[in-house]
Amino acid sequence: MESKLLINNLGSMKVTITPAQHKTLTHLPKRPPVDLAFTDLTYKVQEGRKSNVKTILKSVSGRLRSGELTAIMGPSGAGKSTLLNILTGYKTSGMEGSITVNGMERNLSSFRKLSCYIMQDNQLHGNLTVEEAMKVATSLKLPSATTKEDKEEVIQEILETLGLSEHLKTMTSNLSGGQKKRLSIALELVNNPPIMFFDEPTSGLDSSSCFQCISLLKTLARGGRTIICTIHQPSARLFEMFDHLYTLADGQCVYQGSTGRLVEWLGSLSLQCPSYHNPASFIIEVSCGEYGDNTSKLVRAIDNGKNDIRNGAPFPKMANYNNQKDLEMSLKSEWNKNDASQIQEKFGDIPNGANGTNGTNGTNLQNGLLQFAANEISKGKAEPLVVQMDTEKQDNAEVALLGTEASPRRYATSEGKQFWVVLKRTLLFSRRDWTLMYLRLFAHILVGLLIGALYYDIGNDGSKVLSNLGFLFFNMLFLMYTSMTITILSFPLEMPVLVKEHFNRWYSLRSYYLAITVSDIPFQAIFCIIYVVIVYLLTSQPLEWFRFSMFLSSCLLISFVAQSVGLVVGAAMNVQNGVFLAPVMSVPFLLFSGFFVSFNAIPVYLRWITYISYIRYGFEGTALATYSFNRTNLACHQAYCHFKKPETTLEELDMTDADFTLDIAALCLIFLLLRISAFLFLRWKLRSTR
Ligand SMILES: Nc1ncnc2c1ncn2[C@@H]1O[C@H](COP(=O)(O)OP(=O)(O)OP(=O)(O)O)[C@@H](O)[C@H]1O
Repeated sequence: MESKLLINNLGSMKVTITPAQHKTLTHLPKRPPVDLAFTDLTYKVQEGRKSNVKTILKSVSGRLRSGELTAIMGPSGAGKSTLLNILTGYKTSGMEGSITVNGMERNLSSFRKLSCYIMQDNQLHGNLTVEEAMKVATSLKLPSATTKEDKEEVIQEILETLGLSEHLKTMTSNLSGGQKKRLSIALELVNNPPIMFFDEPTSGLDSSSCFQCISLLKTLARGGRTIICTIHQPSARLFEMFDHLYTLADGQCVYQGSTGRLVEWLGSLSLQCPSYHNPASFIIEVSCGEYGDNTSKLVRAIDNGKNDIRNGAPFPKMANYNNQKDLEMSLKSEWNKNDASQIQEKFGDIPNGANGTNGTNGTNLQNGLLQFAANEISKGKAEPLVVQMDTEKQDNAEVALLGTEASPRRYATSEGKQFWVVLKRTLLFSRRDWTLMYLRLFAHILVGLLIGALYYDIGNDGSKVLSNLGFLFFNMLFLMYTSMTITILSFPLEMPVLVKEHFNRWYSLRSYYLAITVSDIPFQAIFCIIYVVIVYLLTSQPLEWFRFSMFLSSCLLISFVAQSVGLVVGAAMNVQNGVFLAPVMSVPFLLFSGFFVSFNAIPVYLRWITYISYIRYGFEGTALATYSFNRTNLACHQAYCHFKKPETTLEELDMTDADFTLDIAALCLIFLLLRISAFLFLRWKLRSTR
């Protein structure tokens, strides 16, 4: 730590040494400290057939404290990510055991407001600058009442603390790996969550960036937060920076306690860490069985996480348990004692009557103690030992209450505000995304000109009606594929960011979905209008406003419906499957569009497909706009033109009784149904990824 020398020359020379302060985040909302404990946590998954159940976490316990930087370590496949996913609340099904927050049973909804989960791959939008990303985070994560100036102060302070203030205008995609990691942390730090979970924060970073990253986490922990991260195998230098270590091997806890006491503890179990050997590597090697099968011995010694090796405290006694039942009984009583001492430590002396000796389970005991502590504080009896502790006590009691009361608001801002912020962000992406914007625009203009040249001036030619019908059908095909494929390709890429931001309570799925649904409609509409104007004029379709508007509205609706199909497919499956399945699934709709086979020629048992074929409604709409509504006879430059009369064309297509309004209504209905289905698929996908 740096030291500042202040030399006072008044009177005799006096030297005052003032330690330089840790960088503190003074503008962040104040949050209470939160301790997290889990007891007998078991996690099972079903593999293949129903009867095949795999137990990934085997009745592990542990306690993660505020103000400490905790590392969850273990060999590959030990269950680190699984444990982290359960503690964050990311995974909830298949779990047994209890998780408590400041001694109270965890209420997941409240807990998620107090915590954030920074996943391994920095899920960031590459098309935003650091400043823009931070502005979005503050707009969504800070209450709407926060002034613009306060939000800017928060951004400035966080970026300065995290060493990103020089990169305000840098695009996220251009940041280095370490800077991306820091930006991920900065985004979540905006609302100052008291618990922060990190999955492999150092993965992909060089040693210097790893050091910076862990130093940063340590600074966050020193600010009173509970910082928990999984880490593979840190260097000895990094390892020393952690306060608390939780080690897993084969789904069981083999060590829980201070990093500084690991070697000593292992030594007491006849596992001597060789001199100059990295203790982190040693515990991993021991867990992997490189020094014999020691896992069960270690699990027993640490009581599968119920013992905690703390600095300055004696090692827990190792008992020779004869059978599993004795072991369980012993673990239970030790654990309850631990809880009592923990809360006593925080809330002062507790008389015998309240220490839960009559309590039958840990939660009742904890509730009793906590209630007692809160009462004592409110009565003013429980005087704090140190003034600073007082706030901590009250804060902790407040958090405990959060656990039991239904939270009035899930998100910091209203859904309207969330919609607006996400919409603005999506519009910004679209503006910057070359593929999404300029390539699409270019494609619509180019194909429009090509089609215009191919079918040039055929619209009023009685001898080229069949070609004109081909042109009408091609319009449907082109508009369908362009709007569908772009969504299938772009939407799944959004998923990881959506998962992260939605999980960390930035916005509701409803606001997000509405925003992305609305955001692309103007662009799609503009591209479609440009295309239709080009082809309509070049192919000499009837120059009447009402026909043009009918033609355009059918084309617009087709592209919106196809875009919705893209959303459904993009929400339901990955890009590979979507790119194959969506065009394949469209084939029946194209076949039954009325262009290849007229309605009366279709076998009765297959006619239902025409009713769900949106291409049919679009094709029929454009055909009616072109040939219906008393259109005058077409020009004929040959001896005989069979389709000179527009009615003949409509008769040929079985469209004499067709109703344009019905076509538009059907397209609107399909559009609505698809948009609702896409939302439901998206919700299902978000749930199933967890
Ligand atoms: N859904 C699942 N179905 C079957 N097995 C699973 C499932 N999820 C996790 N596992 C298994 O559980 C074990 C623990 O997985 P987990 O990802 O938690 O390990 P880890 O310690 O994080 O490993 P690594 O360090 O390699 O990332 C692994 O053996 C993994 O194969």
